[in-house]
Formats: sequence, structure tokens, C-alpha cells
Amino acid sequence: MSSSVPFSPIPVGSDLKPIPGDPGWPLVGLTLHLMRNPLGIARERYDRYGAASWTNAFGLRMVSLIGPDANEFVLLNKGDLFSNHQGWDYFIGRFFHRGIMLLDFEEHRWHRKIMQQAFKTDVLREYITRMGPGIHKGLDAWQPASGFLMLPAIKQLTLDLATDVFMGHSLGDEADQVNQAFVDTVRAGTAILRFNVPGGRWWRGLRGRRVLEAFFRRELPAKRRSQGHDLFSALCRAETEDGERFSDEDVVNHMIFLMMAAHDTTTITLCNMVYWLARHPEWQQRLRAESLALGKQALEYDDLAQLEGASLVMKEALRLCAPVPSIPRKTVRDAEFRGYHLPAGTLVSISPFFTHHMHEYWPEPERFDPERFAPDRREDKVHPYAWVPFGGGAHKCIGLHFAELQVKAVLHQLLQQFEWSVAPDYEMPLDMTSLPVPSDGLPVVLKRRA
Ligand code: HEM
Repeated sequence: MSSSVPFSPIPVGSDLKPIPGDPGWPLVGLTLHLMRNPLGIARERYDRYGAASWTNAFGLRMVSLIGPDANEFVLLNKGDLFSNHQGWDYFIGRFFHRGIMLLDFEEHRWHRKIMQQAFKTDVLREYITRMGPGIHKGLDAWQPASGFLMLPAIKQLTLDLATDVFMGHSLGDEADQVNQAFVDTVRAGTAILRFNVPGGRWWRGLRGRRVLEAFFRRELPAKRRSQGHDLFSALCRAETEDGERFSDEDVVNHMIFLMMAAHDTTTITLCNMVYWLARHPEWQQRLRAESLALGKQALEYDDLAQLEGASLVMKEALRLCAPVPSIPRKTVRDAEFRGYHLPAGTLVSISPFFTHHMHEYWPEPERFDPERFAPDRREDKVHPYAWVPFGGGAHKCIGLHFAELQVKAVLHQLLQQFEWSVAPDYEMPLDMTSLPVPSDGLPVVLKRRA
């Protein structure tokens, strides 16, 4: 293990401390370690250096700020110290430029105010109604088997739902091309080799982005005129009380970003819920009973609150596996965290994933225990930023209620149609190369209920 090296000189006359850390291995830094064992590495460094440390990884030098206080400091961003754009740009800027998460400060607030109109309760009601038949059709096509791969099946289902709910119609002949462009664009954003080699991931991502832009631009005039209840139409119509609206360019950029933001995160959440429900049949039965008690095939908006068990399981699944495991930012001016000096221009990351596994805040953090979120326990109340799967502050996930309704709507029908299990010793392996997905596709024994 290399010895600690100060991150930067501290300003003359200041009593701040330099951030401790080390560069990791020559050339690659800690990239491979972080991909293989992110929790173990984060724990080792937290124990060694504390809540702030630096290293090299993914071709960058970055500072990790760890724990709920760090999450609060970075996400609340008092004094506009951190830029979202400069934090995310390196990772996904080429493919998702001008997406709302990549905007900052006043400009971000302006866009967010308009986008909020497309996520109001009455609009969400329409989305969930739209989803019902699509979920039914998707699940009907599943062929139960021992070794049924949940990840690709759920991914396809959420992609089909997204194209329907986001765009308002099925894509017909173009479906394959648009879906492929979308998948390529998302994949490229998390590529490790970031070069434009023809046929490579990066190249396919740029090509995908062009296809999506052309597609949304072509559809836009009709959507501007439409009274449809899909997200695309809602963004075209969205208008604040002061009459502010998105330009055509904004709508295209936001649509491409929203598809990405919604798709993998929801897929990961559903996979984790399915996994834990397979390992804990008593919870699977409880949630099934809850769904059957509603006495309806498809979920409606007003049913959401009644699915208490599903809420607990969703929260616990999001704790055990935060779909966005770390969140980057860059300081736009000098800042201070716990007496450490953070110079302007520093790439900073916080880790919802690690925070959710810190034994300092969560009793038995590796145990699946949804009741920890029950009203009489509320272990998440240990700190307002201990449970942060949706981030926080000005950029807090705008789609969190949408995610809840989509996840619950799918689960509701899944529980009614199927039972599933895994071998008692099965543990789902996670591929952490980009967002955390089951590296084996999550094979389960799937049976259709009589
Ligand atoms: C369980 C599912 C989801 C999780 C865990 C999740 C997580 C997150 C996180 C952590 C952020 C904050 C990123 C940051 O601060 O830099 C975020 C932002 C965002 N999410 Fe989600 N998300 C989910 C589902 C969705 C869905 C379904 C949509 C859209 C329908 C969506 C749209 C967005 C948007 C637009 C932002 C950027 C907001 C802004 O910058 O103002 N998300 N999400």
C-alpha cells in the first residue's frame, strides 16, 4: 500500500488541511479495484483516510467524500460550490449533452421549473394507466423456465414501456432501429475505452445519438400539436405560470436524457427486488397477498399507497443496491469540507452505494430487512442523507415518483402471474463496470401461477 500524499497545496495563511490519499497503481490507479470490489475498497480507504481522500481512477484524479455529511454537503450545494455539468460531462456529456442533469445553477432551475409540469400528479396518473396493458402484454410473452434470465426480460419490458409511455405510440417499423440507437447511446456513456474507433462502443454511441436526435426532431411538430398523455407531448406543452416553455432543441435533448435516466435505474431496481423476493419467499408471499387483495389486474395511481410491503421492499432494495452508485461533481470555487481544502476545479464524487452499507449508520447493513423502514423503526432517519438513492438538493431525481409507480405497477402484475425462486445458496453477482447489474443475468426458476 502506498503512503499518503497531500492532494494539493493549501492556501497561504490558511489552517485547512490537504486531502490525504494516494494514486493507486501506476497508470490505472484504482480503476480495476473499484470495478471488482467497490465496497471493499471504499471501506479500506474510509478506515485509512476518513471521510475525504483522493486517488486516480478511470483516467482521472478524483476526491471521494464519504458518508451522509458528505452527501448533504455536496448535494445541497449551499453557495453553488459544485457544478453538475463539469462533474458528469466527462462520463456522459458526449451522448447526453444539455440533459437537465448536466445543467447548472440558474439555467438548471429554469429548465427544472418547466420540466416539473410533466411530472405532476395528474400527469403521473395518466402514465400509470397507460402502463397497465403494456405490462400485461410484456409478461404474457414470458416463457417460464428454470434458469429464466430476469435481467434481459425486465430490461426489454421497461424499454417497451418507456417507448410507449414516453412517446405515446409504439414505434412500428422503426422500433428496432430506435431501440438499438437508444441502447448504444446508453452503453457508450459508460464505456471505459473512450475513443471513436469505427464499430466500437463510443462510435456506436455517437451514431445512436444522431439517430435519436433525427427521430425526435421529425416527430416534434406533430407532438407540439398533440393533446397526448405521453411524456414527449407533456414536455412540448409544459409551460410555467410565467409562460416559459422549452425550445425544440430543449425537448429533443431532454427526451434523450430522460429515456436514459429512467431505463437502467428502474431495471436495476426491479432486478434487485425480484432477487430479494426470491431469496425471501415469506416477503414474496406477503407482497403477492397485498397485490391480490386489491382485486385488480393493473395498478392504478390511488392503489400505490396501499402497497405497504412493496414500498418497504423497494426502499430496502434501493438501499442494498443504489442504481446510481456514485455521483460526480466539480468544484467551481475553493471549498472546505471538515477542515479539508478542496481547490476549485476538483472532481469530487460521493457514494450512495457505500453510504447505504456503512455499519456506522445501518444496523447489520448486509442483511435484507425491509422492516427497517417501517414507521416504528425508520432506521433511515439516522441522518437525512443516509438513504440517498435518488440524490438530493436541486438535482434530486425528478422521476422518483414515476419510478415508484412503474416499479410497483410491474411488480403488481408479476406477483399475480408468476412465482419465482433461486437456489438457497445463490448470491447475485454484480457487474459494477458502469451501473450495477447482475453479471449472470439473474437466473431464476420461474413458474406461471395457476
Ligand atoms: C429507481 C429509479 C431511479 C433512481 C435510483 C434514480 C436516481 C437518480 C439520481 C441519484 C439522480 C441525481 C443525480 C445527480 O444529482 O447528479 C437522478 C436524477 C434524475 N433522474 Fe432519476 N432515478 C431513477 C428513475 C428515474 C426516472 C424513472 C426518471 C424519469 C422518468 C428519472 C429522471 C431523472 C432526471 C431528469 C434527473 C435529473 C434531475 C435534475 O438534474 O434536476 N429518474 N436520478
